[in-house]
Amino acid sequence: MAKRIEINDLDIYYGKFQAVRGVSMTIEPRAVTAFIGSSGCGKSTVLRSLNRMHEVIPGAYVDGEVLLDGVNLYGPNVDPVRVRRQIGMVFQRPNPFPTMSIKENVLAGVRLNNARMSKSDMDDLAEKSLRGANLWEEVKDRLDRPGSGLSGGQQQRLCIARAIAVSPDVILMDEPCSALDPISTLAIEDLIKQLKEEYTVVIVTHNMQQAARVSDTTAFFNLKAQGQPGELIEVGPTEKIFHNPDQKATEDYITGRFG
Ligand SMILES: Nc1ncnc2c1ncn2[C@@H]1O[C@H](COP(=O)(O)OP(=O)(O)OP(=O)(O)O)[C@@H](O)[C@H]1O
Repeated sequence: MAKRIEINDLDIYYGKFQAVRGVSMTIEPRAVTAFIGSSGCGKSTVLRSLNRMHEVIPGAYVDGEVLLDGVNLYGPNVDPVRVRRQIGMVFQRPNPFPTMSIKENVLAGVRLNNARMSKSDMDDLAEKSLRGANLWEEVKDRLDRPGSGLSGGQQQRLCIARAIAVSPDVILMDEPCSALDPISTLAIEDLIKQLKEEYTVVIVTHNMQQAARVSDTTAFFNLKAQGQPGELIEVGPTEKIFHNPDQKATEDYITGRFG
């Protein structure tokens, strides 16, 4: 079930180093939000703070709020493991578990959470998740073969199937196409557009055409100066950010004058 994320005055640190300052924005459900901006401005850092993955790095912490349908994910008594289950992540490089079969890969997260599911329910869930990731037709005859035997683009869709198998509220994607060829990239972009019918989707991308193609909302991050923390400069409908942004820095970035 898609949920709304509200970020309130978020500061993000790696030990003493402040990587991101003062981010506030709302991420709407059943929509794709793209994070764009030059290298090092904190896009991935903000993304990882949305499912509490940031803090797995020793010394890393955040200050501020991230609300999921009104519940502060950084509140007391919130279990970060549960948060990561509700808010799934797909990474830059497809990372299927190499020794597991295609089916086992899809069900890996579900098995951790729900060991008592029957075999037929597991099979049904594997099929539904693979269909949801537009991969079923390509793998239905080899579900017991290793996931690592698939092409890069298929592996990335397998990782998306694994992410949706646990019925998350949000799917975070950190440059999910950067290791893929153009055809596989288009397949993932089509999938992203489908996923937003059911989920809240956030994608970090360096590819501005991709942000323009797949996202409803775009958030532009930037560094005011080298060594300064990254900041959210402007967020709005993708159409507006790309054609009529309010900030000069956004326009300069979009038109390729820097970054
Ligand atoms: N594990 C880490 N430890 C210390 N500093 C880090 C770590 N990861 C990132 N940083 C720093 O935090 C800042 C933001 O990095 P981040 O990777 O979030 O930027 P980004 O906008 O996603 O960059 P890119 O587009 O190059 O992936 C950078 O100054 C980076 O060097």
